Amino acid sequence: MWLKTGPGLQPICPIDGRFGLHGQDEIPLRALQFKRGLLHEFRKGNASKEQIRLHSLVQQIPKAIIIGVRKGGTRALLEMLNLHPAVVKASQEIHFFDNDENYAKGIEWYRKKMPFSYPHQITIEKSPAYFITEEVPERIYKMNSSIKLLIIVREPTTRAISDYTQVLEGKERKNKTYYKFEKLAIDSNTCEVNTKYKAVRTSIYTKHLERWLKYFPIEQFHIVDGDRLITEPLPELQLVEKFLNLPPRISQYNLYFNATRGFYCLRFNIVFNKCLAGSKGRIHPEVDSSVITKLRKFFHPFNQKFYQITGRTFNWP
Ligand SMILES: Nc1ncnc2c1ncn2[C@@H]1O[C@H](COP(=O)(O)OS(=O)(=O)O)[C@@H](OP(=O)(O)O)[C@H]1O
Repeated sequence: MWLKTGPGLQPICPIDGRFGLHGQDEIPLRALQFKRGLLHEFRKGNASKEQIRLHSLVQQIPKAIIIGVRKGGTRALLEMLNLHPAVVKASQEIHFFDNDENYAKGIEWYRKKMPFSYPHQITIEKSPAYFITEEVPERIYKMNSSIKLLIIVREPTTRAISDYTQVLEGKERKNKTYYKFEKLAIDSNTCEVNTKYKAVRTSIYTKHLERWLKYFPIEQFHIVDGDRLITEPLPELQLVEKFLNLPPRISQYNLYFNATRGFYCLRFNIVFNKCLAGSKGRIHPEVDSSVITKLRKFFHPFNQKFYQITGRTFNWP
């Protein structure tokens, strides 16, 4: 049975059997349902590898990786890119390149962590720790020196506060007390920015990027504006489609603003839509304005360098 879809309706991801507003194609509905069922049976151990092979489903090493930045909007970016029919996401953070134990398990272990996809599709994973972990650029280079690398950044001070907020929430969940952001971010002896504080260090984007540039040319990176992805996601996603050499398929239909959440959510089809989990979009604690000013002044020269290297300028204060 073939399903003649409505105006502009076609499968977004045949494996999941999702549909979106993207074209006018006819699609073999039964074939999609069959493959979906087959995958389900395979996961349960009832379908053979041979059956999976017959339907050309493979687990592929990522052709693009979202390497960071933590709290930059990496989850939103991955989920939104997954709306594209040619993209398949690895749902979990794999932490292959930053975790020595995982890395020692070898590349086949990594591949087997990937979702099934059709050969023409590209697999994308995200592990924000990659961006700041010393060993990662060399390890990724050894796997694929021409891989495409995505970095999503936010205004550095906001990102640092977001980072702090996540840790604070974890402490509070365990009924533990924690320092105020101001105490961690400012060295009480010198009254200067505490560069030993990880949330501060992670926001010095240029320092981390420079390490990556020892292995990969700047053309292999694409910088996503994480602040704009929050307020106006489509143009940012269209830039990524271009960078990945994908035909433009994500449309405004796939993204709708949810006033309750205060964020854009994802629409796959007329029945299936989803917002990101509540752990995304936490309310940040109020931070002393003099500390914010100090941090912004501190990040300023690093930001300038980052703009220079990447060729992408942000309106960060
Ligand atoms: N559409 C949508 N929905 C919800 N949240 C969104 C969205 N787009 C971007 N963001 C922002 O993503 C921030 C979390 O970033 P990450 O996913 O990179 O966090 S993590 O490093 O994986 O923990 C998270 O940061 P906080 O607001 O500070 O919690 C969000 O602001």
